Amino acid sequence: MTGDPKAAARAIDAIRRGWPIRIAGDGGAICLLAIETADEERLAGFDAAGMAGVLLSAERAATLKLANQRDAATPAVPVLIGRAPWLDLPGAVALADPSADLSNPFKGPYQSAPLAAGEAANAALALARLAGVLPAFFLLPEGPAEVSLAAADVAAIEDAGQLRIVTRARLPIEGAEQAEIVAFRGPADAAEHVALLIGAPTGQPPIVRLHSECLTGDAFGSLKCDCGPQLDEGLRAIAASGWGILLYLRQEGRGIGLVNKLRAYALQDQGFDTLEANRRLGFAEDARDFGVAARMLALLNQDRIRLLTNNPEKVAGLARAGIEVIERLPLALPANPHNQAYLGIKRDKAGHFL
Ligand SMILES: Nc1nc2c(ncn2[C@@H]2O[C@H](COP(=O)(O)OP(=O)(O)OP(=O)(O)O)[C@@H](O)[C@H]2O)c(=O)[nH]1
Ligand SMILES: [Zn+2]
Repeated sequence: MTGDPKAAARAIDAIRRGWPIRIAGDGGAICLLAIETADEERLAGFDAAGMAGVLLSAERAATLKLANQRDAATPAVPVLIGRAPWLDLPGAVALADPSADLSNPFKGPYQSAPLAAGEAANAALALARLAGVLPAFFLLPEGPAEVSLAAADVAAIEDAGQLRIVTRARLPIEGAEQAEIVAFRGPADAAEHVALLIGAPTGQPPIVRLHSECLTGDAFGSLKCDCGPQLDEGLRAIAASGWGILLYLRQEGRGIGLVNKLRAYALQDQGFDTLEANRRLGFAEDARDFGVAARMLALLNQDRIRLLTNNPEKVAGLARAGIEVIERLPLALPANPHNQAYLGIKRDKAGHFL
């Protein structure tokens, strides 16, 4: 990988602070200011002439019914809305943030502008996801920038091959006193994934559970999802088998971050389902990369496993990354009135075995 993950880390920091960045890639370079962290002063500093367009993800553009302005042959590309006099900061926030979609009649008609710098635009949207902000930017072909980077730098920060084991320690837990915790870190990615090794290797493929972080379910006992009970049951099943591994992946909200997941919850309060909510925010329905989990297993010298999951994408994602899942074990728990619809959507729309 030729990219510099540190440049991407600086760009993520800049996005969180509301500083402009410049990204170069195939098709050219663009300068960007994240809409979520912009204010009037930052916008004036970025775009004194009022020329910036608004960059949106393909998912957000589809939500805003901008599909007719997109190239039908390549629908999954970002959309650039050309600058119009009424497209001020509040107007841009309304494009970026779906929370008021139902009460905000769209002003339009939006004029989509040609976007040659497709690679840089995709890199910008990936950075927004990594920064945990809404994937929408003011965009100028040339402008001020605190951080300059290349699209390849973003690929480098997401490169699971960079992950290393940094430390390990004994960690007796309830139900499994013989357990060890192993921490992993990449060169620039702040996410610290951990593995819990339970029991003693038997020479047989371990039972493995990939658990994506869910603060609300794991720590607060949220009834909206099944994460907390799945975490408990996963640990119990591994301990009962005598030997296995729980990977705790810092991929909160299926990879969109805590704040964006809570925004998705607010949209669910308006009646959208869990997958629609992600798309309205401008993200994929599931933004996780299970290559991270595959890399962790490889570092633990496990390339044949028995996987506890109902999610066919976890099996496929591990297989693509070279881990052989010799058996899938179901992990279904009783529904409650608050997560019944959520589980139904996972089964009917996301194809989970439930
Ligand atoms: N964006 C979003 N994320 C959610 C929502 N509900 C739960 N999550 C997240 O979804 C992830 C659930 O992960 P898992 O339990 O590993 O996975 P799963 O895809 O359901 O698959 P299995 O449990 O293995 O069958 C966690 O990161 C949660 O934070 C939601 O409504 N929106
Ligand atoms: Zn959850």
